[in-house]
Amino acid sequence: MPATTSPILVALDYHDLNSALQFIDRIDPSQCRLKVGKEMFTLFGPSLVKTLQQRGFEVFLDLKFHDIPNTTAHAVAAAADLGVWMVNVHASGGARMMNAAREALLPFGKDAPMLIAVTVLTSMDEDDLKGLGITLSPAQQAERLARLTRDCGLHGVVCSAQEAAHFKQVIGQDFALVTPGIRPAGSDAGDQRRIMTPQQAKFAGVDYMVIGRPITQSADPAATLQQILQSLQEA
Ligand SMILES: O=c1ccn([C@@H]2O[C@H](COP(=O)(O)O)[C@@H](O)[C@H]2O)c(=O)[nH]1
Repeated sequence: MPATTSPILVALDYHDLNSALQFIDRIDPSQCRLKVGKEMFTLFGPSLVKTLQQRGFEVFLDLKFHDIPNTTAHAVAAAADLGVWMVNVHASGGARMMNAAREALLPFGKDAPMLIAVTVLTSMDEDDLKGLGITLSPAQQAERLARLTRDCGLHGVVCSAQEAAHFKQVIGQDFALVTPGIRPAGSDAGDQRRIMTPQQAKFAGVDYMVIGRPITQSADPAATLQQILQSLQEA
């Protein structure tokens, strides 16, 4: 049984452990899963993941591995040893790297985490891609990488909710779409460029919406999470 059917993955991007724990003390594992990213994992390591799991939360370890196939495969297996629910790599690491990551999870059988790949970061727009010498639009480049990810047998991709409806049609209904860049109406976009509201993301068919600062930097993070959940039920 999954710990929750909630589509919300809260990006637990806190600099100090107490603020993170104060927040999770006020929420329930039925309300969301938790995403541990580069900031908190670098600060607090695997023990943070264990703490969250002991409190009943499923954890998405968002370290976006991007390295040679051998190193990436071992890193993904180490994440699986931690018992995380989801782990990710960068699709731009290529097919050999993604295949090595997938194969590294085979020994874990039904206990393996979901393995997904980042397409084009939601903070990037057309100009950012041009600076890298990529002349496709973010949506076109994300589609190209999503198709490659599917062909490598991964479970899904990180993309923008703006791309979700099209990807569900052309890549497959069962291919999981995990979408950061979610901004409730009126909240600050910050460094995100390809954004949607939670309700728009739901209508677009996303499977999991990643929400960080709109929750964690609100005056009352637990209440904000509850309001977003309520707005999704009413949508
Ligand atoms: O394309 C991507 C991939 C990952 N992220 C991560 O999601 C959260 C978003 O946080 P917000 O505060 O809601 O912007 C953050 O941890 C990123 O590292 C992403 O934004 N885009």
